[in-house]
Amino acid sequence: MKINIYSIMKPSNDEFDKLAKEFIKMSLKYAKVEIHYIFNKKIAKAQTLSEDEAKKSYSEVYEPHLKNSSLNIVLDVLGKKIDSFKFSEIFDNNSEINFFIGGAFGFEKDFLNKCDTIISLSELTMAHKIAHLVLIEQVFRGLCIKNNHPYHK
Ligand SMILES: C[S@@+](CC[C@H](N)C(=O)[O-])C[C@H]1O[C@@H](n2cnc3c(N)ncnc32)[C@H](O)[C@@H]1O
Repeated sequence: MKINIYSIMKPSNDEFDKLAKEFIKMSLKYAKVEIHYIFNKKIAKAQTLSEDEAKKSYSEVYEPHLKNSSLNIVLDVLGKKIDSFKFSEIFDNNSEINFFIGGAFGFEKDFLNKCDTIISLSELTMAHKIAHLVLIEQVFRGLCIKNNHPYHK
């Protein structure tokens, strides 16, 4: 199984990143998990644009990564709220899963509609760096649930 995590951010070497890398390393026992940091000229420019224009830029950089053959999951505070067991069901019968985390302004409705599922991690809005880390921990937790690893006990 391949799990792609797409984040609109620059890779860094801070404490968040170190913790994220630890969870990814542990997850690799169960699946090929890869973080794709998306930060190009378009995203850098988006910081100077209006909210609508910035959201359009996020859609433009993410759309090439939407694949019909994959399960495309977008993270949004208003998405479906599920517990960790339900979350782990994502890993049933899907050979490739893409997770998309938004930039500072979140997503255009159009991009949300192009994905298969919209998931909320909480009713609280988090900085994307925090949402990124929470997602990565839940991916590891979900893989542990599916593989009877005691991490979730
Ligand atoms: C700073 S937040 C965007 C806030 C934006 N004002 C909004 O309402 O979407 C950046 C990204 O982090 C993710 N995120 C933050 N909090 C979340 C939550 N509670 N559930 C799911 N995703 C969340 C989403 O992908 C979001 O687009």
